[in-house]
Amino acid sequence: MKLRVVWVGKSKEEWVKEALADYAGRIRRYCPLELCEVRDEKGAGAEEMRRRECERLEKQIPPGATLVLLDERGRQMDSPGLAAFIGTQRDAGVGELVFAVGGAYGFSEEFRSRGRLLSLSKMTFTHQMVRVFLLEQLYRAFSILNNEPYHH
Ligand SMILES: C[S@@+](CC[C@H](N)C(=O)[O-])C[C@H]1O[C@@H](n2cnc3c(N)ncnc32)[C@H](O)[C@@H]1O
Repeated sequence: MKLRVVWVGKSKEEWVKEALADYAGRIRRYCPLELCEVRDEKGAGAEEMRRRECERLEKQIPPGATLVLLDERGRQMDSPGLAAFIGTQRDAGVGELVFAVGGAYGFSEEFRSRGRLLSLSKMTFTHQMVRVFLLEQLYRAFSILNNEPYHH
């Protein structure tokens, strides 16, 4: 199974880029990982920006992939729960598991209905921070699946 993480807009701050590179390297010890960035939208109303950004995200989702959308209103899980979900997808023969992070204004309502909604917290984080938190949790999930001592 391959992992793909898609997000909207560039990762601007150096600390974000460094953390993403670090966790991406760790995840790739377990599983092929692709990080995809789509252009963010500027200068339109919030709804129109969400619609255009979600159209771009949609193009990054291969047919047959399982899609998880990061959304503060989604379902919360603990880290072993996320590990179990990833293990189930892998064991069911899913070819590609895609996680999507929205832009500054989130997802369109239409796109929100495209996949499972996963919340990292009831709090709202920046779209930049969520990338880092998500990659750390994916790395943690693989360490749990492999019975390694990172998670305790
Ligand atoms: C600034 S937030 C957008 C907030 C917007 N009010 C919404 O309802 O989506 C930008 C993106 O970060 C991600 N995000 C922010 N907080 C999150 C959380 N607690 N759990 C999961 N994803 C979150 C989501 O993908 C969201 O689309």
